[in-house]
Amino acid sequence: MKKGKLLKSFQYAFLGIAFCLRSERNMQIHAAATVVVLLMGTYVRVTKMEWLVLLLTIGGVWSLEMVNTALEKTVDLITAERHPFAKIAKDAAAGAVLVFSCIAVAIGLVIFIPYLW
Ligand SMILES: Nc1ncnc2c1ncn2[C@@H]1O[C@H](COP(=O)(O)OP(=O)(O)OP(=O)(O)O)[C@@H](O)[C@H]1O
Repeated sequence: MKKGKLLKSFQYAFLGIAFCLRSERNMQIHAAATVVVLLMGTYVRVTKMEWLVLLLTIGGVWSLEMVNTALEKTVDLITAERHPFAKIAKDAAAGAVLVFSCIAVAIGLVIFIPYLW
């Protein structure tokens, strides 16, 4: 890939992240939660291994939320009609985000509760 093309692909990826942050309420919630977790992690001085788990979890939630947005937009582009498959696609993607978010909260509790106790 040429240097210009590589730079452009990064630019498009950042535009995608910026769009999700601007327009998706859930993404803004994830961003706020991320700031809180990073501040708390710094404050209580979590271990290197705990940082790795937290960062991986944060990355997973953000990535999954953006894939969810991509899927929602694709479904909306394919059909403006109500369709059971469109509902399944959107609901399953939203379910995937919910599953990972619940796990993320559980991981946060397991890591932070012993420090705050
Ligand atoms: N084309 C569709 N066919 C059937 N069900 C749909 C369709 N689009 C959305 N739904 C259902 O509505 C839920 C919410 O969808 P979505 O988040 O896209 O919001 P919306 O219905 O387009 O309204 P809004 O844009 O105000 O949030 C989906 O999870 C799904 O259950």
